[in-house]
Amino acid sequence: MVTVRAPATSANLGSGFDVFGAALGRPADVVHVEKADRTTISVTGVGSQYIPEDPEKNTVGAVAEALDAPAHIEIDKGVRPASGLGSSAASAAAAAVGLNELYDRGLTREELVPIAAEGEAVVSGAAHADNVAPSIMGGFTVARADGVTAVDASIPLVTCLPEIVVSTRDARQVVPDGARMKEVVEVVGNAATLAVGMARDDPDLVGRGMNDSIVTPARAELITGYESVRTAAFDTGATGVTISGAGPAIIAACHEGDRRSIAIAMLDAFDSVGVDARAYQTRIGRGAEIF
Ligand SMILES: Nc1ncnc2c1ncn2[C@@H]1O[C@H](COP(=O)(O)OP(=O)(O)O)[C@@H](O)[C@H]1O
Ligand SMILES: N[C@@H](CCOP(=O)(O)O)C(=O)O
Repeated sequence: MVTVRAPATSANLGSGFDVFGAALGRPADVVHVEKADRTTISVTGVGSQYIPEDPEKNTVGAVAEALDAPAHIEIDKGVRPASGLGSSAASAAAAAVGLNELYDRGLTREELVPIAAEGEAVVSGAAHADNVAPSIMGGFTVARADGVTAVDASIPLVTCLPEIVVSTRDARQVVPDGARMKEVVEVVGNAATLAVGMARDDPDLVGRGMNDSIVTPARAELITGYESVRTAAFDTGATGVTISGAGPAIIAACHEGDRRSIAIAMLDAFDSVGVDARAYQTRIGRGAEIF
């Protein structure tokens, strides 16, 4: 048996829709894989009642199929599904790393990214790799059709997850078909600033680069309290705030000492609009680890 811990992730980071991603220190999924004649799946943990055990419908089933590696796969969910924290991707990433080890396939971490992304296609309709890339490789990642670039960073973060469900599939329906050149120029500038900030491990530059005027405004409509939570985070020291992945989680970049006050302010702001939430004080962290 092989056991793998794969972290939650935050995709997009505002300006890098379907491209940028970051591994989060917490929470994480833990996945055990054991050789079998055919793939079977069992799921426990946070939100497990909403996750199918049918291999055709679970992200890890697609991964086992792509690696031709049938197994009994036990998923212990730490990342709530439909959270914007790469829940479906964390399981897929852990399965890809675990099955590669179990069957001695010899694939590199980078080669496992498109395989794990097959799992994302099962749930969101698109094999976007911006969550599985950081969950497998760690750090800050730039996922493109021709491969992934990863940079180690340890930017302090707060993620705030409200008790609202937004499925990635639904949130992809509201993405605009196009953008004006003025918006594109602005977002390119922000994305470049964010990438430089990650390379320098600079929370101010990263925060400045998180703005996005193309996809985020449409998705913010799906998150009750988004504007007040964003304002509360900025008021308590966040350097940048945006939707995590497709939402409903909201992510704030900040300096180390500000995490606690930002977390409290974000929770209070959700509370003031009648929404329960939980906050994770974390940082950009490592990718999947084999125990
Ligand atoms: N292993 C898995 N972990 C979490 N969700 C899964 C898994 N396999 C399938 N799903 C389905 O994927 C959907 C959640 O994925 P998604 O909307 O992308 O959320 P998230 O943003 O948290 O990844 C749910 O419908 C869930 O049932
Ligand atoms: N780029 C995707 C990322 C979805 O992330 P998730 O954590 O919400 O699954 C998108 O924005 O649709």
